[in-house]
Amino acid sequence: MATSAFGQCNLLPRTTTVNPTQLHSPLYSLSLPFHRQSITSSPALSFTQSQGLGSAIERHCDRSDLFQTCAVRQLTGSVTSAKGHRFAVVVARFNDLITKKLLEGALDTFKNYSVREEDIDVVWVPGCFEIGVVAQQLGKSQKYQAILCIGAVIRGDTSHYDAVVNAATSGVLSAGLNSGTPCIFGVLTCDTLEQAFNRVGGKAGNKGAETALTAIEMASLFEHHLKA
Ligand SMILES: Nc1c(NC[C@H](O)[C@H](O)[C@H](O)CO)[nH]c(=O)[nH]c1=O
Ligand SMILES: CC(=O)[C@@H](O)COP(=O)(O)O
Repeated sequence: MATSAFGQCNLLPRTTTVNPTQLHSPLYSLSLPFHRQSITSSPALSFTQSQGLGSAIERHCDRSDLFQTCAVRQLTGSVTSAKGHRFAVVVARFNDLITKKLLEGALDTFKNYSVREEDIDVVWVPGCFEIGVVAQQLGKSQKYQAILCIGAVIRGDTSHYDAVVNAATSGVLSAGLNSGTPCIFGVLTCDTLEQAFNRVGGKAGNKGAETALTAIEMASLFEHHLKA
């Protein structure tokens, strides 16, 4: 939100450069309501990573370069605190060297966002193929605000990889659609074990931590704006 001559409203520069990794930060979720949409860019109005969006608008933007969304209601999930929300995590045991680290990252994020341990249930399944059916059942129980689905599929010699990836992807998607509870896709699909390790605390961060934040945002969005 930014204050303009029109009062409190959402002002977005048409030309903002956003680093995708920032889109998961609390700052962006709060101040950039439709961050999942594409935002066109031009160098003229880019802003540095250390600046908040609000200050960037105040400092750099000519008002003619902003589009007004005052009359448009924009709904977004908050990630300031997830206290009181309940989450289930479905974790595949297959490749558990990797999935245990994804789970650790997710649990760390939940803790950092004030989710209480007693509000988290972790359900282990044999492999990614089994995630969907379990996520759907958990979602339908209405006990959780979001279900985080964690697994790791690593390519072998045959087409088995594609079968498992497709099953995991459509299973998690169907679980969310059929249950009405957000089911978050935290499944790594890697060509090599090295790629997987890079994504569980290596040079590509921890994807479990990132997807937990997505679960928090979706839980908030549903809880505050999309309740049936
Ligand atoms: N190859 C991988 C599997 N395969 C196992 C299946 O997910 C499933 O458990 C089995 O086919 C019985 O239905 N699972 C993974 O999670 N990751 C893999 O790389
Ligand atoms: C998911 C896979 O690709 C793997 O576990 C199966 O390996 P392979 O294709 O060599 O049988």
